[in-house]
Amino acid sequence: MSGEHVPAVRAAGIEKSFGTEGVLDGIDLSVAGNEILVLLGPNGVGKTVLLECLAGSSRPTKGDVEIFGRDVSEDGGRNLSFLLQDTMAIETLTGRENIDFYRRMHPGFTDRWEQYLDRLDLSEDLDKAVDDYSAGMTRKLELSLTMSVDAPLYLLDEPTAGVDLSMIQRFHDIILDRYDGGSTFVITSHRPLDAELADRLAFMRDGTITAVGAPSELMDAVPPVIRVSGSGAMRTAESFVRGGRLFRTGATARGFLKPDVEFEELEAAVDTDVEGVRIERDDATHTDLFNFYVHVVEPQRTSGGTPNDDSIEAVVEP
Ligand SMILES: Nc1ncnc2c1ncn2[C@@H]1O[C@H](COP(=O)(O)OP(=O)(O)OP(=O)(O)O)[C@@H](O)[C@H]1O
Repeated sequence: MSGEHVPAVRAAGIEKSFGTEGVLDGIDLSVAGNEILVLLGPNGVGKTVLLECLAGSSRPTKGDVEIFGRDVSEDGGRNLSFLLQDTMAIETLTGRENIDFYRRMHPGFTDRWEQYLDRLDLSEDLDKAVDDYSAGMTRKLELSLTMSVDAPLYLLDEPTAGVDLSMIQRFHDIILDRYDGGSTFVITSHRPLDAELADRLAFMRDGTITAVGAPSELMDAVPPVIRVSGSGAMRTAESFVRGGRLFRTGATARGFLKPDVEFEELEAAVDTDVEGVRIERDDATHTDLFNFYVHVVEPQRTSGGTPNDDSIEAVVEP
């Protein structure tokens, strides 16, 4: 981080409703110059809506957004490049025609797209219509378009959605190129793997931010993780874990020990002589981090609420 005093992004008291549906419910966020903030949250929590408010393309119902110290409406998008979800590439045009279109639209458009498409193995498909691209190919084109614009601030809405695991590092490398050039990023995702990019992580739940901090700090604050297999053992473990919730990954389930519970108490309560039953401690992964801050930590305004009884959730490892 460069330590600049004026934040690249400052959002204060952001609320956003559509008719009677409240989506954002008091978001405060500050992103420093040359910082990567990764905003994680489940489907439909309001990540895209928040990014649109930060970009000035949607007006909050309440609250203010400043970009580099000026109201976002005054900035007029000059200082940012925004990767939208599924709405950037024009499907009836080829990849190359899309590039020409964006080049004409953005004064800050550079020739970097050439090396990006090469790195993402898309150069040979440039003369195909985007209509014939797969979802991942379209995402490669859209990332290349967004990152070819010279901007001090990039807002990226789920840049790695639909991208296979072998490509994710290349997406990250392209983002890190601009970061090394001094740019600031706000990146939304529900892929725990994208947390690896972050200087700071922010987690969203129920229209608010439940936690924000450096990944190592947030990781240190995660309670001891337990891993359990066997359906009877899982049921027993539910009363020993935070929020009564276990998260399934294949045949095992993971949870977070309650503060007043020792692992040995749980171990003693589970009959480990039964075939297929195992219970052990484990190190926290990025998926655990996501589950803890998104599904277990209650938003402050509802803290003390009753934990959800729907206690075992399927979560796919990245
Ligand atoms: N223009 C709109 N009119 C009405 N409701 C909207 C509009 N845009 C978004 N919403 C609602 O706001 C909520 C949050 O949507 P949003 O797209 O921000 O979620 P998200 O966190 O980005 O989800 P995902 O991870 O699935 O992309 C959803 O319930 C959505 O239906």
